[in-house]
Amino acid sequence: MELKPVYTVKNLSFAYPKHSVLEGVDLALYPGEVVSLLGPNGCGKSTLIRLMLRLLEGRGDIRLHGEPLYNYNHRDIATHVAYIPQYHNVPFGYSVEEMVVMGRVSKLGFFAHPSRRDRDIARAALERVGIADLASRPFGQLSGGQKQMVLLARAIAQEVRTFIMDEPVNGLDYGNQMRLLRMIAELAAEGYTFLKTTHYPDHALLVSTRVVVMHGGKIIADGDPDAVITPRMLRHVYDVDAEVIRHRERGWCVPHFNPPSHTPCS
Ligand SMILES: Nc1ncnc2c1ncn2[C@@H]1O[C@H](COP(=O)(O)OP(=O)(O)OP(=O)(O)O)[C@@H](O)[C@H]1O
Repeated sequence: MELKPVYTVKNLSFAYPKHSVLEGVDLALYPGEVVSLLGPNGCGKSTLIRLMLRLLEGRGDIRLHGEPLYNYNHRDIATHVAYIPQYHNVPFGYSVEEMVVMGRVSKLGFFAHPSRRDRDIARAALERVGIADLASRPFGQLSGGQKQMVLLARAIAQEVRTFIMDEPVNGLDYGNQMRLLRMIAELAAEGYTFLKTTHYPDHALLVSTRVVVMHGGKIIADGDPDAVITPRMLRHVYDVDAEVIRHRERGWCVPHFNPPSHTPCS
């Protein structure tokens, strides 16, 4: 049986008033995939994600579960897709638990209050992410990394199968980076689908079924992580000389890094 894509993006272009950002972008996202979107600062990764969530409107065809995206309003999209943005500020003094309960909004009727079940689901999501102890803290007073983990819990509480994450490890300490990547791998093994941007080719090698590389507003590579993350690509896209070595059956990027030798002051 042919697997139907969650998303298809065809010939997508987008320009801000003064400059073009995306040109003729094609992308498909299939159930169970973990797709890492790599590319240098400003190449258009967040713009592509925002277009896929209808937070921006471009030219081209975007379909979610086969239906044109313009047939969905934001609430409909939230019944299928959880979005974890790069930065998140909330104007009011919501607690962490209230923030996570907000993940249930697309499941509630208009004007309905969260039920006991909604609160239980939110608490279970906080437990799963390992931050139940933060439940009563004001969200606005958390560190950047703690906020990121709360947004992950909120996405889990949303009970959808597709997650779109913009630089999810941004601001996370090393332990939380690994916990978050492990959680992505665990959820993917349960059949969840991920599209995530990242600045870390190593993370893309660690947790991805496919890697897509953007450069100059276009997709220049899309395929198996080991085939896409090569010294040639790292040089072309990031201007970095690096080897991709294999260790424990995985690829790791090792940059050529020769700092000037340090001469202590006499
Ligand atoms: N609101 C805006 N108005 C005008 N230009 C914008 C706006 N937002 C982003 N841009 C520009 O669009 C281009 C793409 O930005 P985008 O945020 O999509 O890049 P990115 O690949 O996600 O970058 P990063 O890795 O630094 O997060 C950049 O040149 C950026 O300066």
